[in-house]
Amino acid sequence: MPDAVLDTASSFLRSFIRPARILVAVSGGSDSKGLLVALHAGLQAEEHRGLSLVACTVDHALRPGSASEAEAVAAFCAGLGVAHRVYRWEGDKPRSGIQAAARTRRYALLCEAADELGADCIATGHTLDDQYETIAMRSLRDAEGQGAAGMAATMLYGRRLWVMRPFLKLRRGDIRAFLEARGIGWIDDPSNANHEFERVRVRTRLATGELPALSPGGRKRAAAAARSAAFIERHIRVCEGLAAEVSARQAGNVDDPDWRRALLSVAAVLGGRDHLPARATIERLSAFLRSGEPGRLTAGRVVFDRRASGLYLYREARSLPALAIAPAARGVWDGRFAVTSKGPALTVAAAGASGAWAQRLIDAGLPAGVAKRAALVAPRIMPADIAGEASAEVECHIALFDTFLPGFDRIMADAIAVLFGRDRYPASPVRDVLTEMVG
Ligand SMILES: Nc1ncnc2c1ncn2[C@@H]1O[C@H](COP(=O)(O)OP(=O)(O)OP(=O)(O)O)[C@@H](O)[C@H]1O
Repeated sequence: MPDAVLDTASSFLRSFIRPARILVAVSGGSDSKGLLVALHAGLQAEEHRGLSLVACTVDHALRPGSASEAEAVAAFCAGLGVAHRVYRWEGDKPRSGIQAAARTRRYALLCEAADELGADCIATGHTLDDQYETIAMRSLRDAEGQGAAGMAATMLYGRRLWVMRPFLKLRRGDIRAFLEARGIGWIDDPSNANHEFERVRVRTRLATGELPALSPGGRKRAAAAARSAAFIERHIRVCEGLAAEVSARQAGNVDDPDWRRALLSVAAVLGGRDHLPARATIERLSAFLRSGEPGRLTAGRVVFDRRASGLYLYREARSLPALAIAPAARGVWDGRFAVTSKGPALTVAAAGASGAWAQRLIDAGLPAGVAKRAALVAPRIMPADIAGEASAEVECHIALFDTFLPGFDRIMADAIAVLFGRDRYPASPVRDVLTEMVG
């Protein structure tokens, strides 16, 4: 009898377009254990040249027993002959937002494990059940372009490691049946029954109620992102990573969702934000842009400055932080600029009224009034020690995509990277919806 779990694992392995060592993120729960077992079986059953597996368990150290559970996964991996590491979340844990903090830390630790084990990509055990929960949770929020959208099958983490979710179309029940048929057990995380967590409440509701409609597939979303990318290339110019310029005619075209997403994405990057504004803010902004009236409106930390000559976007000159950077270290200032010290310790703050920055922006062709305002939010890099000399490498940071980039947004993310003077993002190691679109 064909087995959906094994078939899914095998077609995932066949989708690789280059050799890879895959780090399987195994919590010890049914989904990730099923993924490990199925990928291992797939590699045994068929030759997949250049592919191999390693595994990692993150011990969040949030409850007693987590260390021994991680050790149980280690023993299971040893039985399969798969190299495995346990990475422990050391130090103080936040009191609120623990799940989000655990997720952030987990990805950072998985990335470290991938480096240590020489892995090129990560595979996680997310299932269709997780997808339903994510869609239900996101539809409660009201963010543009993300509302009803689910998780992507692939995601680039930290600009360099692709995270893949091969089981995203499988139901958890099928994976459990697959493990049960092989006499393999799994760990049930007690926090999965803790109703203080939104995901748990949503899961309980979905178990008895109606499932949410699945969002458009990756292909549709990639096509929309490609249309947004074309808009960006044609209509948006960014100067010094500080200000964007759009022709007056294009500016009012906010009823086109692909253009709106393009404009909002570029605005998010200029504002140092990793998300688009909420729907109410977008509606306010759309009304302003549609009116065609000159004037200024601030949305999501960004000033939309509409003049007869065009629409200009730049970060508002409020709540600008100061950042200390240790010798030879790297830091991200205001979510907008990555600064690496090439020598002594540094301090980064806003330039304030800086004639030099304003002149650079005027030379780039911006109106003097816009240049003066945008220069206020440029970075000023100073040595922490007055006597020292600042030596630094500065690069634009793209908060919207530099930590998590959904696979289907890559074409748009690349267009934005180019606008901000950066290299394109690396392509995924598997054949995906973009392979035929961008090669
Ligand atoms: N402690 C862990 N150690 C290793 N991998 C883990 C751990 N916890 C979760 N994972 C990986 O992440 C997958 C999804 O787990 P879970 O649904 O708990 O995470 P999530 O926080 O909802 O995921 P996401 O990172 O997409 O938000 C698991 O199938 C597994 O591959």
